[in-house]
Parts: sequence; structure tokens; C-alpha cells
Amino acid sequence: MNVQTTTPPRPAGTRTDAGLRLQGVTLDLGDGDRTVHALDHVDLTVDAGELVAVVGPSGAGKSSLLAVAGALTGVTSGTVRVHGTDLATLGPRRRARFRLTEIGFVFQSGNLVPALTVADQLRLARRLAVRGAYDPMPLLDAVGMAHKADRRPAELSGGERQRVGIARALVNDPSVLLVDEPTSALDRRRSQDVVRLLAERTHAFGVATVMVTHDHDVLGHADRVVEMTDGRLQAL
Ligand SMILES: Nc1ncnc2c1ncn2[C@@H]1O[C@H](COP(=O)(O)OP(=O)(O)OP(=O)(O)O)[C@@H](O)[C@H]1O
Repeated sequence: MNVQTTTPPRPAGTRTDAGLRLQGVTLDLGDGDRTVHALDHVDLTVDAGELVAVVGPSGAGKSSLLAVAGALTGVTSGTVRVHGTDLATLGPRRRARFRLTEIGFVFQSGNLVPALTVADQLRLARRLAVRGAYDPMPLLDAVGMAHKADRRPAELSGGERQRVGIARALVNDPSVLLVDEPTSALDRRRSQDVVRLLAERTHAFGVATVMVTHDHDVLGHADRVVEMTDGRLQAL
């Protein structure tokens, strides 16, 4: 008999160490002879169940912020904590495992695997982290995509692909969701729908979400907006 494992929603704000905490984070990157301060003493706390939008001009450091929050890049100084764990304490193997289970990534245009059905996109992401059968339907239902579970990415609209990307990022019940320009390939109405969905799922699943965007029309769905300029963060 297969044991179906589903992920129960986690109520927001139930863990004091939940979410994302950046304290005094600096990231220096080499650029030829000179050093670029991609992040300059950044402090940012995103609580479980909170959606924080990050805006700012090109080159301001927004991608760098996602890279350090997602354990893709180590910091030059300062600390990054995800669900209470200081990322600097993790070796390469534990860091990779941690990224798989604690962090969800949503990319610009879904980044789905072309050959897989919608349901299998979720099954694969789950399988990489947890053994055992998994029923993707409740989560697909939660993003309004259960009726297209058997379709492949080429048969979906841009907005639908993003919905599947959001579901896939939530499959392992991560503490942190990192979202990079989710509406860059979408028209205005679909952009609103996708970011509204992100906000709803953030609140319902109690995940700490950071969304980088150039799209000022969607900022109303964020709980908070911060602006990055020259590697520094300030509240808007
Ligand atoms: N690998 C690298 N080596 C050297 N400098 C880098 C590297 N990656 C980024 N930078 C520099 O770090 C700074 C921040 O870049 P980052 O990509 O984080 O900005 P961004 O706000 O995401 O920009 P955009 O909105 O254009 O994506 C920029 O000055 C950039 O040129």
C-alpha cells in the first residue's frame, strides 16, 4: 500500500525563529581590479507568513540578496539565518540538503521541465527531498491548477506556468520562498493574479517570502516593500 504524504499548511507566526533573518550582511564581489559591494550591511527580517517585496534599480544587489538568502552564495560578513539555522555553519552537503528542504525558488518564467506533466513536476521536486509516494493534487488545487495536472509546460499559458512553479517551490514545505521577477513574462491581469496567489499561499503556508520585482503595479499585494540601492536596503 502506498502511503500518501501531503504537506499540512503551517499557521503563520507559530515559530519565533521561523523565517529569514539577515544581519549586517555584506557581499563583496571581485570585478577586475576593483571590488563591488553587492550587499552593504543589509539587515532584513522576513517573518513566517510575510511577503516582502524588494524593488530597486538594475545592479542594486537584488539578485545578490536572493543568492545569499537561498544559500547559493556565502556572505563576506554578517549572518543569514533560515528558520534559526546560521547558513555559515553548514558544510557543502548539508547546505545542498538544506536548500532542498527549507528554501523554495520561483524563477522568472516558471523554469519547468519541458518533458514532465504538471503533476510530475511536483512529484520530482518532492522525490529529490523525501522518499515515498506523494499526491500533488492538494497543492495543485491550492494554486488552481489541479485541472491541468496532466498537461506539459508547452500546453500552459505563462501565468499557469508560474502557478505550477509556485506550487513546485512549496512542495517540500520550505521556511523561505525566494521569488525572482515572477511577472516579467506576464500581462497586467495575469501579473496581478500570480502575485495575489503568492501572497495568499505565503499567508496560508506560513512561509517567509522575498519577491524581487520591477513591477510596481503588484506591490499592493506585499505586506512590506523595501528598496535596494547600491547594495543597501531601506524601507519604503
Ligand atoms: N559575479 C560577479 N562578479 C562581480 N560583480 C558582480 C557579480 N555579480 C554581480 N555583480 C555586481 O554586483 C552588483 C549587484 O548585482 P545584482 O545582480 O545583485 O543586482 P540586481 O539588483 O539583481 O540587478 P538586476 O535588476 O539588473 O538583475 C552589480 O554592481 C553587479 O555588476
